[in-house]
Amino acid sequence: MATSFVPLHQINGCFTYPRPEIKYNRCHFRGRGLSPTPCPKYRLRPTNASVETPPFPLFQPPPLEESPSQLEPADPDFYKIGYVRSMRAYGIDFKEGPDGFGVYASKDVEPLRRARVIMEIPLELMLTIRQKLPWMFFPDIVPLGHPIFDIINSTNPETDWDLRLACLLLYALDRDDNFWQLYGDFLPSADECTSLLLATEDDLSLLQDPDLASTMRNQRRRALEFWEKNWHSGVPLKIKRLARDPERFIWAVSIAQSRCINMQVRIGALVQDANMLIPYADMLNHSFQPNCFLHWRFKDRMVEVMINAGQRIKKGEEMTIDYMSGQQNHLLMQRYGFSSSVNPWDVIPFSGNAHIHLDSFLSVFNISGLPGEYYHNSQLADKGNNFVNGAVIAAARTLPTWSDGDVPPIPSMERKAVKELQEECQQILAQFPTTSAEDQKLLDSMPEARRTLETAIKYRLHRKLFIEKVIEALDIYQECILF
Ligand SMILES: C[S@@+](CC[C@H](N)C(=O)[O-])C[C@H]1O[C@@H](n2cnc3c(N)ncnc32)[C@H](O)[C@@H]1O
Repeated sequence: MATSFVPLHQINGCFTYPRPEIKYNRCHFRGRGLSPTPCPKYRLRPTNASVETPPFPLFQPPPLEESPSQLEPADPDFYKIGYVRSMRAYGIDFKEGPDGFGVYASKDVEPLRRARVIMEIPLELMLTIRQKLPWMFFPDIVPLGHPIFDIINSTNPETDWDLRLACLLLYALDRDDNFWQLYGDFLPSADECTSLLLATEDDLSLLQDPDLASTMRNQRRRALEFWEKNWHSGVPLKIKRLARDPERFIWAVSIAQSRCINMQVRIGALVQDANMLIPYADMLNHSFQPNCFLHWRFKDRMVEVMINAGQRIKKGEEMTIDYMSGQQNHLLMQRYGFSSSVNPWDVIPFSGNAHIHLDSFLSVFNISGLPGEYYHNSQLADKGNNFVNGAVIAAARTLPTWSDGDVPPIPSMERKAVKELQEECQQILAQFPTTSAEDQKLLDSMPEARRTLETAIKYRLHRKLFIEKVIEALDIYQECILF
């Protein structure tokens, strides 16, 4: 992330699209959309307090008035919802770096007790489809009788979420008055997208993972078959032009897969599991130690991107979320087209009988907690040691271990187990046709490589770097346990 960035928008404050035209004819009726548990202080405004223009500064509650008619003022949110139907961003910049667009802090963030909002994206800017029947999407942009409705309707809401979202996206991109026609300019093109759905057969063979390659071939075939079934020569032009060739449809599925957020949203009394394309929030890159998260603010029907409570962020640092907690690299590759050498959830399929002592291994690296929430205490790390990273956390999870009450480890037994485990790691490494050094050299030799080719080589490199790190961690463990 250290290379020079090309700033896209300088958003500090408010960027709006589309700017809603709000008319304030009446403000004192009580209708749907008010808070289900009205605040006793603010409910209905006095009937004689007619308001033609916004009565109060933005986000400030109306002053409490003595009400001669015993009526209470409406909840201030009633006014607020009229103002907030636009995207807002606070204290962030969107910039382009080596992993495409990302979101960066435009000023220092001091740790706060409560999570802090950095983006607000209202429902009407998103493309969403419900996961269960009776399915529906929002905003309701498809006119009655449009054939894309029947195509979407022919899919399985629970399993075909990506095909469904791809159809909706293609339709939105085609609609003149739709926000996504503008936003589409900022989405990665087929050349920029890292999704393996767009990979060539050569790219897939470079993964050095036949299972992942075969999964991606099947996924691509599924998308192609769907396109062939629904974009046959007899379809009306309004369908045909959405994806004139299969590559366009596969690009749309890649966008849907790599940018969709699954969220439970509540709208009124209805709670639904939705697949959502959320503009602007979909520019957040992934981290295994994210500083932000997404939150559905049901009262305003918007998604908030929030900084974790207690998080300190320096100006220029990247804001990130966790896309898929607890997933190995091959799953991140399947859906998003990237991997990491420090994925704390990666696994090595050890098959021998060797085990090391769990508590000793954890204490050597100052790791505490339960496996699902291992935490590395870097304050305790000696000699300014930066050795522990996500890969060592993954090692603690994936190495075969034993623990038996207070029974202490016997150093000679531990040393034997370490040797066996390291040998098994070496055997796994030897099965790859190239070494990590060769992979790195190959990457360095082609700085202009296609994204999917680069992604494939990085994946196999990350796998090897992880296994090498485990071997190193076992070395350090062995040295420490002998004293
Ligand atoms: C939701 S988008 C994030 C915005 C994206 N960077 C862009 O340019 O539009 C997800 C895509 O970003 C990239 N990405 C996100 N997090 C990443 C990471 N930690 N490392 C590498 N690539 C990442 C991958 O290409 C992924 O498919």
